[in-house]
Amino acid sequence: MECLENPAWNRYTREKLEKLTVKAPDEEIRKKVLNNLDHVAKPLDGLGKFEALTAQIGAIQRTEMIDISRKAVIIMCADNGIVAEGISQSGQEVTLTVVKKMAEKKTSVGKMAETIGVDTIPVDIGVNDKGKIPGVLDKKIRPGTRNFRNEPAMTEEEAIKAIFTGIEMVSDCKEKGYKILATGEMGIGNTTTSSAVTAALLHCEVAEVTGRGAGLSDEKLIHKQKIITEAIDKNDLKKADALRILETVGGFDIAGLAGVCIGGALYHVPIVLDGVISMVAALLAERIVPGTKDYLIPSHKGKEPAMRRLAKELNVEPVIDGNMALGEGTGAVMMFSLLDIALSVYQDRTTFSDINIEQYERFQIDDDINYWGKR
Ligand SMILES: O=C(O)c1ccc[n+]([C@@H]2O[C@H](COP(=O)([O-])O)[C@@H](O)[C@H]2O)c1
Ligand SMILES: Cc1cc2nc[nH]c2cc1C
Repeated sequence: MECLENPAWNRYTREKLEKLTVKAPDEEIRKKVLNNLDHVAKPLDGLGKFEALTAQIGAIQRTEMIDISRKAVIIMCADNGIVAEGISQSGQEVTLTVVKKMAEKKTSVGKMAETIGVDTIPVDIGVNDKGKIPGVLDKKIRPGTRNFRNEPAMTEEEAIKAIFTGIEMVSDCKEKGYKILATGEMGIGNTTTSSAVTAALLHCEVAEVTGRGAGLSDEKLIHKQKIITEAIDKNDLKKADALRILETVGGFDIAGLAGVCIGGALYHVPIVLDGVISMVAALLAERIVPGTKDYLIPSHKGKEPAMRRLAKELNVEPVIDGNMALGEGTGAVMMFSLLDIALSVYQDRTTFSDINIEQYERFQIDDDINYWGKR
């Protein structure tokens, strides 16, 4: 992958993006890991969904010797012009304040990540500020998107640059030795952009996929839904493709995270998804580069109503049912902990033969928990 700081970044065109192809995770490895898990001295399928997740991570990394020792959460930070319409309880300036604190590890994701030894990588992909933010990677496309009530949030060129920024982040992280990555974000107003993109992609009722975000009154929630509905209708987005939907009502954070998902698929790095912003980015990524979704690991079910529809469309069942709506990558970092714990059983496994017990015979296959494929 060429460096995006190279002035030639504008060679990254829609055509180049759409030509990217993804190889499926290694099915043989997936089956081998599932078989190894059957040899572990425990009830068959005893780790439930964590068995399917473990096998999928092996298939993504193309090895039975699964390694998720070095972990990071890539936190795409950006402002949204639509905030001018009063769709959030906060103003845009709050994004910058929180991002500065994020760099000092003083926000929720920083505390969680420090607790379990995960690195946080905050990225300024479009914060509404002219200067560089100390401790934050400067990949600014533009200081915030435009107000999508009046005009498209971004140009096609900006959207594509943001996507390639995410792709390149994964390449850089892999080179630095990270074995698994998570998606996080910070950006006031990004539940509005996420709901708008979801409604347009899934052709569903705006009210069905639009919630209160970080907190809204009933009256403001109706206003938020009205703004989204108007933009979808005015731009005829139910007939648009994924990229045009992203440009029109999306955000730089969503675009960057879609790139992270695609990067995971291109560089064979498992990507753990956080909340609604990450999930919509995942669906965009899958629509732009089919096959990407097989590289994505869901974390939590979330509170925003769009989460349910997005999980269904991506055919994933997140394991954490915590009614969370924090963002920043917090749910994904929690999932890292669970994956570490589940993997401890696999990596240094005690088998039936180790303890001289006859191995359980498999009479049935629980396909419900093997949503990536059959045993
Ligand atoms: O991750 C989620 O599902 C989630 C749900 C609600 C809110 N958030 C966070 O809250 C902010 C957006 O809320 P809002 O109301 O300004 O759209 C943004 O910084 C997100 O990280 C995140
Ligand atoms: C303080 C604060 C932290 C956040 N983290 C994600 N969204 C946020 C919004 C606010 C206001």
